[in-house]
Amino acid sequence: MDAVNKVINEDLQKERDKCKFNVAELTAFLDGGDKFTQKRREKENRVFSIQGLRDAVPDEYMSHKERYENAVRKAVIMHQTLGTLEDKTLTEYETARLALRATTSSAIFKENSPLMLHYSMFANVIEGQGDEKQREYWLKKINNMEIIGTYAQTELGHGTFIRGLETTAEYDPKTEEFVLNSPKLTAYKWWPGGLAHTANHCVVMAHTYSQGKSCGIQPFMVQIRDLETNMPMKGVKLGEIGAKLGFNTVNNGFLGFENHRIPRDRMLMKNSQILKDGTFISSPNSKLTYGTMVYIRVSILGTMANTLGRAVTIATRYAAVRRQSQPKPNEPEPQILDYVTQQHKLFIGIASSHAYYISCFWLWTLYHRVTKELAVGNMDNLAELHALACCLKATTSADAAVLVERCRLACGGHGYMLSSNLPQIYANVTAANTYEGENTVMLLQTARALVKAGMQVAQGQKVSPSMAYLADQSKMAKWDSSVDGIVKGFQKVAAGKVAACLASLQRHTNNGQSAEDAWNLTSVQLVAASEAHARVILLSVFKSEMDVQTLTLSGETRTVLFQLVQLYTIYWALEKVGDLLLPTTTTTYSVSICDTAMRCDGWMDETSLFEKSTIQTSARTGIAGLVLSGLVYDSAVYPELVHQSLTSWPLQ
Ligand SMILES: CCCCCCCC/C=C\CCCCCCCCCCCC(=O)SCCNC(=O)CCNC(=O)[C@H](O)C(C)(C)COP(=O)(O)OP(=O)(O)OC[C@H]1O[C@@H](n2cnc3c(N)ncnc32)[C@H](O)[C@@H]1OP(=O)(O)O
Ligand SMILES: Cc1cc2nc3c(=O)[nH]c(=O)nc-3n(C[C@H](O)[C@H](O)[C@H](O)COP(=O)(O)OP(=O)(O)OC[C@H]3O[C@@H](n4cnc5c(N)ncnc54)[C@H](O)[C@@H]3O)c2cc1C
Repeated sequence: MDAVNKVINEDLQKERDKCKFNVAELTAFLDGGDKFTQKRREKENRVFSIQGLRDAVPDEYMSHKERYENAVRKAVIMHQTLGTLEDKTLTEYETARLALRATTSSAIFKENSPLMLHYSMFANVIEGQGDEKQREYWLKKINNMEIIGTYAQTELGHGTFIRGLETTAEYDPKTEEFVLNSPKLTAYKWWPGGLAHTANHCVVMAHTYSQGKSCGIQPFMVQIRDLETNMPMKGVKLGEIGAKLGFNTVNNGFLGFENHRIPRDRMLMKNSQILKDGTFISSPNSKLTYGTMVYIRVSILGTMANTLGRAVTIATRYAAVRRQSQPKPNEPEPQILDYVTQQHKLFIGIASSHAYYISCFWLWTLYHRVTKELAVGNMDNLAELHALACCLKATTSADAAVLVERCRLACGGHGYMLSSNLPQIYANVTAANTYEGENTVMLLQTARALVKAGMQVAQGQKVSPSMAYLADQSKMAKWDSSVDGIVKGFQKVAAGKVAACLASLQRHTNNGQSAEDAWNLTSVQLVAASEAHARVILLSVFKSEMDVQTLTLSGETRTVLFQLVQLYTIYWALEKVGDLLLPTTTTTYSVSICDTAMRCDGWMDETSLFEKSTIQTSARTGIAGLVLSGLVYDSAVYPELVHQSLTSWPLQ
């Protein structure tokens, strides 16, 4: 086996030899510096050299129970190994970045670790929601694995709607305890990773009552299993929820309570408190309880970068070694990588993975700034962080799922084999469309902020920096196919969609609908506006961060990184060409669209991308030709792709 591994496929080697940039330099750039590449490699080499972490039998040939036990066995080895490699000299940012870039866990667990929630949400919720004493007490135990935990929020009846949670925690001042109950089946916690058999503690989000009054949803540290026997504690009912598309080694479980009592100090009291006598002291902002979700939503951008990066690496390598068909007689079958359609499928995956890394690091920086501000009672930027985290989590996970599936298809029949690992990678990414805030719901959260900002702009008020473009009333005199020009075009599209939403909300309320019904009737447009805003952020952050961060890199590496920026931007311009053209088309065309699904009447006049004179004097195909020819001639990166889109363009 080792001898086979050492022989590198000739075609693959040929492709590697063609590389025009310094791979080590690009790697260090993504890792955050040479020092970190070295640390990452050290970690990976150590983990991958452990024989016990290799599966004797492929996962898919094991029973469900065997798979779980195998995952627990490996999780223990991983913990012991990684514990010895921990570097206490690193900052929190550096540690997080290293954790994100290291591929150890995804290489060892095809369907993730049963300790996934312990490391991610459980540890973070204590950090973010516990008071000083609680943090000191619990974090030590968590880091030493004296306890194993998870995050239990979702219930059978409610996942998205947290305020609808039915698990109750009622304070009893006589015993200074909380009494936990699941009043009905729909109140059972449902989904938490590791809950089925692995965790012995969890943070439970419960509707809290004291002195007969509701104190909202609060987090509680609850011991659910005996540390010696691993049997459920008195008044605790536990089990596994069953087989899933993926995540089968994550051990997702259910949890119900029947008069289960916990001491008062098990309520995590950083933000809200219940005093011994039952007096409730409310958090300065009820949304602080949701802080852990914001943290994970930020991390998901990085997870998508990693996961998509793995899929597109597998598929691109395969495309280099796979030969198929014979377009030219008497010549060998070409590598499928040479087919432009294959490049079209794969290269956008490479560009997107880089765009997500860069956006994750950018958002992470904002997250830390806002966390520091919150620590001193400044909530000014919380809403902006939340709005960004929601739409970026949703858009990157949705795109990553499409692109991973494309990688799978790009490998033909072999991509359908579990041995390609692409089906499992797909199952992992598509899960992120649902967990940590279902994507449509997340986009609607950002839409709330966009609608508010739109109204503020209309009243001449200042809005948050990421939405400031909504206030820019200038028109684009002509199409500008530079990256900055396309970003500007996307800003106009997003602003147009927000304006259309405002008009629609207004129209529905004028027609006598309630605000809630008007929102629901406008929600397809609201989701579209939110996605458009996410595109503005992803495109502009990718470009502006690259402008700054690549200054010290060699010319070759900068060139290839900017080709990715250009490809990413042009790809999305072509994907959304309808949106970019919509304001430029004739009134007849826009009306026919508006009258059907989009109902965006009213926005042509107000938010046209081009000057009015251009619209009036340009025929529909003339404008289309102008835009597309701009892309054709200015796109050095991907002329074939643009040419293809041109030839299949329906408006010609
Ligand atoms: C270099 C750095 C890299 C970083 C990497 C770190 C390294 C780590 C490496 C790897 C980590 C891997 C991580 C991946 C592992 C992931 C595993 C996770 C498994 C899944 C776990 C789960 O799914 S847990 C359950 C998650 N559940 C949800 O997300 C539920 C979603 N629902 C909600 O959030 C809410 O119910 C809602 C937002 C949809 C609605 O809330 P509510 O009804 O209360 O609010 P309103 O709609 O009435 O809004 C009121 C008001 O509040 C605002 N708001 C809502 N939420 C927030 C918030 N979180 N923060 C701030 N503000 C919020 C809302 O917008 C409204 O504002 P208005 O001003 O009134 O409009
Ligand atoms: C792999 C995986 C791991 C998970 N791990 C955990 C965990 O460790 N801990 C935990 O607590 N939870 C966990 N979850 C649960 C997860 O957080 C929820 O599934 C998620 O929040 C969505 O909630 P739901 O399943 O109730 O979907 P629902 O909210 O019922 O959504 C169903 C549909 O209704 C739509 N919808 C719902 N509300 C609205 C609305 N207001 N407006 C418009 N449309 C709406 C949605 O868009 C969606 O199409 C996990 C889930 C998965 C898939």
